Amino acid sequence: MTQTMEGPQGPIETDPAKTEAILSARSLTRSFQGFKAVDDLSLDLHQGEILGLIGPNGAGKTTMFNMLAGSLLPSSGSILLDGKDISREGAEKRLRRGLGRTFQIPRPFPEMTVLENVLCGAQGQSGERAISAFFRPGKSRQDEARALEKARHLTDFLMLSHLENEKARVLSGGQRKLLELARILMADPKVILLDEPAAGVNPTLLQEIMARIVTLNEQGVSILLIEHNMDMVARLCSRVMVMALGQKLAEGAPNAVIRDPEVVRAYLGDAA
Ligand SMILES: Nc1ncnc2c1ncn2[C@@H]1O[C@H](COP(=O)(O)OP(=O)(O)OP(=O)(O)O)[C@@H](O)[C@H]1O
Repeated sequence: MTQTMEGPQGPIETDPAKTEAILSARSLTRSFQGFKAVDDLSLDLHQGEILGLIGPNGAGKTTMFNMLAGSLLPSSGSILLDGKDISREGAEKRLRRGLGRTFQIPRPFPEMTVLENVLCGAQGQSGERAISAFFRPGKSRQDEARALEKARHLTDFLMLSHLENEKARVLSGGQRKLLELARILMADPKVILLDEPAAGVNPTLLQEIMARIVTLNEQGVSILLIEHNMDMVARLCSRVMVMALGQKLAEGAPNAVIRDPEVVRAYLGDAA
């Protein structure tokens, strides 16, 4: 499973003009007590693309993710998944439709094992009792066996097999990110919103995480990536959108965008 990011594997080439948008935000705005954290922002994530969403601290990236994933209602605007308006649906329903999301700081169920945490993704339940509900009488043994097999496959794919019977509380920050991704993959998402997968992760594990992201993308998963690690963004993304003060500041190929004087100014602030 191990893949290197060097050589021919580089960023996946997609031509956005040739692919349909699988996830679209139309004029999304979210205000907090009159302050617009996201201000009339539109974006299209194309089928098969890894799109980077970057910007300085406080730009509104997380607020954007929260709205796209369904944990925060927009003040105005709409969200389309595969052309269907999902703006008013909750996060669980969106996950069942194929829209998964990871968090900057993952919070697995600490007293459940790694494998049990992954299995929770099979039914999109929350709470530590989810696992007992999973093995409920109405559920066929075949379904259980299939889910277990899939959970084991994903734990293996995400390098957590040796920890599958450990409580999630013993995992490192990077391993928690992998666990969260495994849990989401149980729902077979077609779109994943990845929130800072590199933050707090050691360089070796980071290479492994990037390789897994590439593999998922090659398997057809479209990815919207929030990331401050520009090297990672440049290697994974064919296109990036830069946000500042809740609005779109720039959009284009990573290497061009990060040299854009306006983008540099937004990152450096008053020091520019
Ligand atoms: N629940 C909230 N109530 C009030 N203000 C909020 C709330 N959530 C976010 N904000 C404000 O909205 C702005 C955008 O925040 P957001 O977390 O979306 O930015 P970000 O780009 O994700 O930043 P970072 O890179 O630091 O995670 C910030 O000024 C933040 O203080």
